[in-house]
Amino acid sequence: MSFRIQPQPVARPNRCQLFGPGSRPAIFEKMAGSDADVINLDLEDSVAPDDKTEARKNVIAAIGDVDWGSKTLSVRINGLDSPYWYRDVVDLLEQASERLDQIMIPKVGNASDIYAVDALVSSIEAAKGRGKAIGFEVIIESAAGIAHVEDIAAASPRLHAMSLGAADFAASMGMQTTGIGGTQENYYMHHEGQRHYSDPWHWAQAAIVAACRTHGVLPVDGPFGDFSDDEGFRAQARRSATLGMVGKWAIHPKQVTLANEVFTPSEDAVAEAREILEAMEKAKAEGAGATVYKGRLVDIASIKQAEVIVKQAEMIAAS
Ligand SMILES: CC(=O)SCCNC(=O)CCNC(=O)[C@H](O)C(C)(C)COP(=O)(O)OP(=O)(O)OC[C@H]1O[C@@H](n2cnc3c(N)ncnc32)[C@H](O)[C@@H]1OP(=O)(O)O
Ligand SMILES: O=CC(=O)O
Ligand SMILES: [Mg+2]
Repeated sequence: MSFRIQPQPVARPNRCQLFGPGSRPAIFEKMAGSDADVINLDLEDSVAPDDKTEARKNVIAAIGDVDWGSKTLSVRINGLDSPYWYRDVVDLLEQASERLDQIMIPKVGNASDIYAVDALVSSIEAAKGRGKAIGFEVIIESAAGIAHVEDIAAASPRLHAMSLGAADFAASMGMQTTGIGGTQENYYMHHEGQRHYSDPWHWAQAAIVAACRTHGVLPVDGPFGDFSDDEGFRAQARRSATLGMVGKWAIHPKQVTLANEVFTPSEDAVAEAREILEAMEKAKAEGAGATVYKGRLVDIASIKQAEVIVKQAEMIAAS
């Protein structure tokens, strides 16, 4: 038990984050026209070293020039282990329009990484008189990141979202795979001649969700590399949603619809949640803390579970 009230994350739809390389400005309008809730213009790993400067210029121009509608607009800067990140932050904060909502910090290893970026951003915001405080999102994609995940989640009031980056995470952990997320061929139990596949991402996702929920940050599932495998994407996304994550990245436009479908509570789920709330209202009026709904126990905890689904649906409908 704790007397602390669990803080609420920022109330915004975050079902799908669509990525695109900053070095490919021809797709920016297409990204803006997509159904993704969040747009991530990338300066990091989808941009070749020789293209970093040009990509930064493209992104800064597009932030002001493209109509991003009501989407959350985020730019993934380069990692703190690179020679590019400080220039990304300085140029974005000095030159980009106030339409920019957020910067994404990749490969965070500890809370000091966030502190360093926060110090730089805070100084530039004050110097330039920027009216809107930039939010942060981070990627947990290293052994150090997952080891320090709770400190990272608590590192700054700017922090709105945290993603699991399966590709770099696998590399950092020394995992024997080149697949980005999803089922891993060799991660199975063997029983009576059958393979039963397990989920190697589960423990990291659960750690991220717990850290995020403790500190009022949105937990997000990262990329699923095989964009020809819709069912694989759906299965990964459904597991993430079941664990408490609010959305997933799309690394190809065809994944946007899939993510939106999974992370929008279905009409049936919302109807059932509302019925549970009604059943509990009736039980409370009769002085009971528990009752039976469709042959199963519902009690005061069920109210909170049902409210998660109803609030998600209402927030999405209102956006
Ligand atoms: C591990 C990580 O760090 S993941 C995050 C970083 N990675 C990224 O940002 C990669 C993002 N994705 C991409 O760059 C591209 O989608 C690729 C390289 C995977 C595939 O690109 P393409 O070969 O052009 O894909 P494809 O031919 O299927 O594109 C179909 C249409 O979608 C458009 N499109 C492709 N990618 C995107 C995108 N990310 N956003 C919006 N539209 C896109 C194409 O321009 C094309 O449009 P058209 O029909 O009008 O011609
Ligand atoms: O940046 C994302 C990843 O999977 O790595
Ligand atoms: Mg990565």
